[in-house]
This record gives sequence, structure tokens and C-alpha cells, in this order.
Amino acid sequence: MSGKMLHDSFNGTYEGASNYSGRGKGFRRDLKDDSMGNISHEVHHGHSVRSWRGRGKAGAGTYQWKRSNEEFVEDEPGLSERGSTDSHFRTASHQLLIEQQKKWGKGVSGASYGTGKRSLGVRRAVNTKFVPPVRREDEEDNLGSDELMRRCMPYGNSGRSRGGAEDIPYSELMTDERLKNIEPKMVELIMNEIMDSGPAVTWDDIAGLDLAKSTIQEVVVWPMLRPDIFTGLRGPPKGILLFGPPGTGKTMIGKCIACQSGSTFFSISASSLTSKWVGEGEKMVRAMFAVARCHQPAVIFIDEIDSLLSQRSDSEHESSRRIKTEFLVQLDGATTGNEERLLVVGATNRPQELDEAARRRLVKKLYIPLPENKARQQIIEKLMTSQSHSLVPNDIECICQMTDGYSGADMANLCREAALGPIRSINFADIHHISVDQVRPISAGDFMNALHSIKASVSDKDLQMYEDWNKKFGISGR
Ligand SMILES: Nc1ncnc2c1ncn2[C@@H]1O[C@H](COP(=O)(O)OP(=O)(O)OP(=O)(O)O)[C@@H](O)[C@H]1O
Repeated sequence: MSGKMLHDSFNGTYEGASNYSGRGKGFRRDLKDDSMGNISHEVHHGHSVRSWRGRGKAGAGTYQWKRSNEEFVEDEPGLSERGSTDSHFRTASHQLLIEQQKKWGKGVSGASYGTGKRSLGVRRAVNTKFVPPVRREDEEDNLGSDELMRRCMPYGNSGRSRGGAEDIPYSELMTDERLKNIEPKMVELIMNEIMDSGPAVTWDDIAGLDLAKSTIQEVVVWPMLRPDIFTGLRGPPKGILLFGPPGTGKTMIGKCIACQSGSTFFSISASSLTSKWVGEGEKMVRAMFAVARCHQPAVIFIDEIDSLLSQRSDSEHESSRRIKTEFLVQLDGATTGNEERLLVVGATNRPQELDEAARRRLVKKLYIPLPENKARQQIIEKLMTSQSHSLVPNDIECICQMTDGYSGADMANLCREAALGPIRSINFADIHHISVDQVRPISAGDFMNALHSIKASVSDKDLQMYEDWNKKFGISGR
């Protein structure tokens, strides 16, 4: 292209990408405009160059990157006021963004703050600390994209869910062949919202479930750790299903598998693909598998998998059908690629709704039942270690007997409710000046009161259904 080069280093913001800077470590972006409205955009990384051409206007604005038709167009006029805009009209969100950029610096982008972008609905881990989505004033300007990506990960490198997998710099990742047909904004979304880097989960964190834990250890964790030994007939399944009542630790197990096998953990709720990402769900599925392939070994955890792989019906929406087809294609790809170290863990509270194709692909089906007496005791003891309490072993035994039928989540709720007992006994007027030491310890009486309001959430009828399904399809159902 013979036109002049407007920017030797593109430093705008791509739509949907948060805090994205073109000046990443180890790569350079060039944006050229030939004055005829033709744009060329190149990413130089090492010796490789990837380029896109299209029509649009160069400026320091927000660009939409349409790789499907090789187009690169300006989406909103320059966010910084020096952008090449002809119009003075701004939307409210655009104006807000300009004001935020003035206040916080250019690290703030429309996708990262204040524009109501939807999240994927992945629950934050219990201990996840709040990480402000905007750059603090004391942070340096012009962070490279790798640095930005690192900062998006709430825990840096310590205590992460990943056991052994090394970080792949974002710039390097984007040159990976496997991401060739994936939109960069999708990659970034997956890395920010689905790739989980929260605190590690160990087997000891999960109370009870001894049979499930030992089976998982043997069937998936060891084979993922030693693929050289577990070959051929000993090869690991590419998909497993965890089924059982809500709140019994299925998500914890999924994460624990990733931690213990040194894998990267990707976690998404299937319903968010259809409800929150209307029209994008299919792309998300493809992107998630592609990013996971770049981060092998990897565990992809799909919560509520029944909403993705339920029996087909005539009333099924076209977009849901497409997401399901894409998911099955990806799952089959993972199953046939013998070299790939990718495990899909599906979790469901409604196993009876899975169709035959799903049951066939999720080879091992593990029942995750309600916690037994001993497991309930472990949950109480674990949660009480960080609290001041006056419970003696007898009290805990008594509470455990009274909580037959409670799930792990019910037990956690019960402890939370009991922990409020001492607070409720404080006079409202004293709450302002009372010291922490003056709050009385949690007592057995607080638990007795809490038992009035926190009940078992799983019905006997549902339990029977899980038992029946386990007998029919589960690997522990004999
Ligand atoms: N076996 C367990 N050991 C310790 N804590 C547990 C256990 N089961 C559940 N919990 C508690 O319940 C919470 C919810 O657990 P988790 O999300 O893993 O359940 P789930 O089976 O995935 O639920 P859902 O089906 O509703 O998604 C956990 O954060 C933990 O506090």
C-alpha cells in the first residue's frame, strides 16, 4: 500500500476489548491509510506479520474488527477528542467514557467500565477479592497488553487455580494458528471472564465424597498428569458428567480437577450462552475451545450442561440449536484428538434431561450426593475455624444429626445464619461503638435458631430421581 502511515503504533481501543493497547510486549501494530478510505492493519510479531485490509477512517478512536469479511472499520468516532470525527454528537455512554478517560486516563475503555457490558454470569469464587475495573491514578500510563492481561487476572501468579500450565503472553497467544478464525475480542473475553485464575481448590477443601474423589483421581487426574503412562486403553475420557442435587460441590470438584492436574480452568454456565450472549453463544463456544487448546492441559467446566445438551424439541430456538451443534462438534474434536489434553466436565442437577448423544459423549457419569453426617461435620468445623465460637464436639454432633438431608450449600448457609446470631443480640444503639472483642462467640443456641429458617433445599422426590438415574447410568450406581 502506497499511502501514508498515520500511526506507527496503533493505540486505540477495539470494541469489546477492555484496556487494550496495541503496544504490547514483543509485537507492533501498524495502521496505514491510503487517503482513499482504505485501511490496512498489520501485527508484527517476531518474523510473522498478520494483516487485515478494509475500508474506514484512521484515527485514535474505537474500531470494530471484523475478521470474517476482512474488514476493519471505525465504529465510534475518536474517543479522545482528537479523533477524526466530523460530528459533535455523542451518546451518553460515549460522553461518560470521555469524562472517565479525562479523570482516570486512557486505560478506561467502553468495554471495561460504565457501559453496562454484560458479563458471562460466572459466579465469583467465595474468596475472590474485588478488583476495580478501572486503572488507579497511581498506576503507570501505557501498559503493554501483556501487562494489562496480567492485571486482569485477579491473583497474579500466586495461589492460582492453575497447577502447572505456564502463562502464555497475550501477544504470543494472538499469533497462535489455532486462533486464526477467532475474533480477538472473544479471546479477550474468554481470558477475562471464563478462564478462572482464582484461588486453588484442594481435595481437602471438599468435605466427604470419598468415592467420587478417588474415582476422579484415578480416571482423570492421574491420566492428565501422566499422559505417557495412560495411553491406549488406559487413556482418559475427554468428557465426564457430575450430576446430583444443587449445592453439593460439583463446581468445587471441577476446579479441583484442574488444580490437581496442573490444568487451566475454564468455567462457564451453559445458560449464559443462550440467555446472556444472544447471537454470540456459538462463537463463544468455538472461541472457548480454541483458547483452551492453546492453554493445554485444560479443563472446561460447563455448569447446567442440561440446558445445552437437552433432548431436541420442535420448540427449540434456532440459536440454541446452533450452539448445541457447535458444542457437539467441539466436543467430538476433543474426543478424537488423541494428543489433546482437554477435559470437558459437565455438571447438572437435571441429568434426566440430557439426550442420548450427550450421555454417550460424557463417558463417565459420577453421582455427587448430599453430604453424609461426617462430611457435614467437616463443613461446620472448617467454616468455624475462622470464627470465634463456643461449640464443643457434642454440639457439632447434635447439629449434624439435625441436618440430615442438607446439601453442602445448605450447611454453609446455616453457618452464615448462625454467625449472625451474636450480631442480632447486640443493641442497635451499640453497634456503632462496640469493639470486635465485645461481640460474643457463636453458640449452639445460634445454630438452633438458624435451623428454624434454613431448611434442606432438596426434596425426597428429587433425591429418589438422582438415585434412580445413578443406578441406570452412573459409574457408582452398582
Ligand atoms: N462437599 C462440600 N464440601 C465443602 N463445601 C461444600 C461442599 N458442597 C458444597 N459446599 C459449599 O456449597 C457451595 C456451593 O458449592 P458448589 O457450587 O460446588 O455446588 P454445585 O453442586 O456446583 O451447585 P449447583 O448445582 O447449584 O451449581 C460451596 O461454595 C461450598 O461453600
